[in-house]
Amino acid sequence: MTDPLLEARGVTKRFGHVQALRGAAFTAHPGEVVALIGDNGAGKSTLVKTLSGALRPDAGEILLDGRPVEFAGPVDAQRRGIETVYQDLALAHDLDAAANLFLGREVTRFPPLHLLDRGVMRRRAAEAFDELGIRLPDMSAPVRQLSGGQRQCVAVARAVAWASKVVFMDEPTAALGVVQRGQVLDLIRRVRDRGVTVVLISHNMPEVLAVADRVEVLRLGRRVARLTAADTTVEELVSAMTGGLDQEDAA
Ligand SMILES: Nc1ncnc2c1ncn2[C@@H]1O[C@H](COP(=O)(O)OP(=O)(O)OP(=O)(O)O)[C@@H](O)[C@H]1O
Repeated sequence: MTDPLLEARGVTKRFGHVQALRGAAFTAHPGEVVALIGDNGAGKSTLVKTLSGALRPDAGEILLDGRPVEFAGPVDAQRRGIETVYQDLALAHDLDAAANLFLGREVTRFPPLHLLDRGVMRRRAAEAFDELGIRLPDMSAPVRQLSGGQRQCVAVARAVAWASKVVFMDEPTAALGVVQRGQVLDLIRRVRDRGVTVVLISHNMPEVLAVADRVEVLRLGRRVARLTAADTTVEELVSAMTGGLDQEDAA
């Protein structure tokens, strides 16, 4: 297997009396879909936040390309090629898909005046959506007029457009119907096929096995199992999450 792209080693994080992470480990390799699973409160979101610069670990190490890094914040992590698609999407609902793709990173025509170059943004957005096989009914409609699945695709496209290394997706299909869910899973595979690593947090075990190459399991703030999706069943995943399987080498 290739060298890890992004790694957490012995990460601890406490919120008041709650020890959210207790020496957690995590490994993502280049160009794979790796699912991060665990019961409610296992520490998945907290771990993802430490790996994407939103939270600073109390102790432990984050390594990017084999070298220890300390992210100053999410923007610092983004600069290093790490993007996150949040559960609440964080889209601007009154803006169209192209404007959302460039939200906070607008292309200006004449930098001193900060005139937005909508033409360039529209063209680049259309290319980005095309490349990912995303078809929207109306590119100039505010995203509030899109379906939940289409909005999710815009959020994923935005992360992928800027991520050179890793995209974290926290429950990207949670609010979606069956067809839309399938579209987002296809999109995740296409992102992986472009060489970008996808880290998927999901409570949907069949979905995890359908789309992930590997699965890492967190329980009570530490990694308890690392599994190859093709050799694993839903029962084994549930067993690992609930304490029935604890691989000694997972730490
Ligand atoms: N900002 C915070 N302040 C206080 N406690 C927190 C905070 N964030 C997380 N926690 C606690 O840390 C623990 C781990 O939470 P986390 O959200 O990382 O788990 P999770 O595995 O993502 O859970 P879920 O699947 O329910 O989203 C929980 O007990 C949670 O209540």
